[in-house]
Amino acid sequence: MADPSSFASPEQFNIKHIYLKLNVDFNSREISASTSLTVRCLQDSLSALVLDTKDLTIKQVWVNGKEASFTLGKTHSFKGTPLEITLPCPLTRGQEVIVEICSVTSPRSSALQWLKPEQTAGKIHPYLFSQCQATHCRSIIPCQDTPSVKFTYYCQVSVPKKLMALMSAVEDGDLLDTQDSNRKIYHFKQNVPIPSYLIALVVGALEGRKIGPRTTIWTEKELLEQSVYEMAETEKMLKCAEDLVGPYVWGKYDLLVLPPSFPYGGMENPCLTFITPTVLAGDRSLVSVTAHEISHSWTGNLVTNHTWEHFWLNEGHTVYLERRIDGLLYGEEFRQFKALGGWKELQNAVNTFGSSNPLTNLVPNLHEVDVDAAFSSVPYEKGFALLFYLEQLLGGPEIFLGFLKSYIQVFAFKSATTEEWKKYLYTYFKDKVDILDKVDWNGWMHTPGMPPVQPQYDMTLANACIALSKKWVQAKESDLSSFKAEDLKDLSSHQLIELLTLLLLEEPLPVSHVKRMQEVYNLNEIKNSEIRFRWLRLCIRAKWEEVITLALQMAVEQGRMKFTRPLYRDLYNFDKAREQAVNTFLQNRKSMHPVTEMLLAKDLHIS
Ligand SMILES: CCCCC/C=C\C[C@@H](O)/C=C/C=C/C=C\[C@@H](O)CCCC(=O)O
Ligand SMILES: [Zn+2]
Repeated sequence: MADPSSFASPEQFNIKHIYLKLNVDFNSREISASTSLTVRCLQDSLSALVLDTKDLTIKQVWVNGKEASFTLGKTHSFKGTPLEITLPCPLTRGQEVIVEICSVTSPRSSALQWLKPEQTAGKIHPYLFSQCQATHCRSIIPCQDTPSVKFTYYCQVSVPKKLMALMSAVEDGDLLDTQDSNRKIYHFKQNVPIPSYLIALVVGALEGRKIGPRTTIWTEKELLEQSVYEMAETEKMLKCAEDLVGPYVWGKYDLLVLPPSFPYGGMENPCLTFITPTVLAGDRSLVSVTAHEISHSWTGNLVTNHTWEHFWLNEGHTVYLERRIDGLLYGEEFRQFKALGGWKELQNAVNTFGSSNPLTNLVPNLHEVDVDAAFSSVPYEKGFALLFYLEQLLGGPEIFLGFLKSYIQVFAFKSATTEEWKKYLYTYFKDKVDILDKVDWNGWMHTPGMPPVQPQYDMTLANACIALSKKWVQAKESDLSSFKAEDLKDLSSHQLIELLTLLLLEEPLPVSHVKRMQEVYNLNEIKNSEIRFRWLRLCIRAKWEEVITLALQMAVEQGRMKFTRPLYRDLYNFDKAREQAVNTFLQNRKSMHPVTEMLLAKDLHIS
């Protein structure tokens, strides 16, 4: 089936290898690229190739060294512009050609954020990072920008010599640029076939520190010590993941801690996971994001969703593995507690989208849908809930892990659809078909809103959070004096996050309650981003005016969309804060990440 988010036609031909030469120019904010595609023809006669591009200037095209003519088709509002290359002579099935394309990106490329020195920690050098997932690789190079096509790549990147370049690949040496002594050229090779969304690039004043046998952590020197401390358990997590699902095939597992504008918690770029600095809590309490990205080395990067409609295969399985690692490191009760937290997160996402919104389907129809606008916790948490439910139905964690390990082995290096996943589930559990037939598959996969069945959860760690949240919800003004600092003394930071999550699912609290909460718990002082984010939302929804400045501050000083978008949305819905929120966005939009800027403009109903 075709990929509704791409113009490419992978049934006609596949890219098998990409040889890239990139030149990064911070003055013009452009990347000049020479892209050599090794293309294998899959049908008897092929006279033209169609590739995805977005905001690219195409300079020249050659096929097997001979100049070829090309045309750019009609530009789509978010899918970009198809590039059609006329082949000098028709190709036959099994034939391979090298297609070379010279192109230049736009300063507004949706895959790239160009940072001025003042937007970095060091304040001296500029910085560039990419985020290709889901459909932005096409705004860096022409390609088949669909996750059903996998290819190896080799790349050489020319950058200013004071800066360092890293990619989602293994380094293969670096040298001074012979054409320009002010520049260096870094070489990279990725020998494991990957989909286009896993191509990644970062250029900046980076320093590295080895923290494990296969892990170096990279960041600006100002963040290095803190990052080294926070990520110290990375090798332990890698070993847990290998015990669960088999060998790690990517060679190294490096980490990059980015500037605060990075739009996601993490991105599973192979060999070099990108991580937001908002996980640097100082107590290693938010490193489950690393467990998540590590898990993607199997589910997502080895077994890949065939199109973005099957994104839950990437994310649901990865959240499941992430929480199995949580269980191995911190105990089964903690895994159960995180699982229940995920159900609440799903409830929150369904409330935000609306329970009849088709984007809350586990497998949504993405025809003419901008995947960035469709993104939410649903594929993560509804996907996880389905797997957690099946684990309980089919005989427990060890039995279900057997399926997961086998599914990964059967589909490794391939891309899968939900139908193929389900067929394999039935094949693997051939002696439990009667149980599987009881599952309401249509309710779970093709119906909006909350799932038809809720799994069971061990409540040991959740009970304290539920009790305290109930007490706040039911408290009358006269009861407020009964709350005291000791209420929190036995709660972990995870339980405090859960307490705030539960309160956010209720009707807004009266402003008297949040003022009392600040008085006894002093939550304004807490820096932990997951706590701070929920606390500020709670206050804005309670219409506490004095918190508007703090909420705007968090919305601006970091750009992780999980935080920034709800904060701006809540401020917009608070009549006394709306104008300030809109003005703050308008002042900052030019220096924001392009996808964050686009989505916030929609959230704030600004063109
Ligand atoms: C089911 C329909 C939607 C499919 C959309 C696919 C990718 C969306 C595109 O925006 C890319 C998303 C990339 C996410 C990367 C990392 C996430 O795991 C982070 C989760 C949120 C956070 O923790 O900040
Ligand atoms: Zn993920």
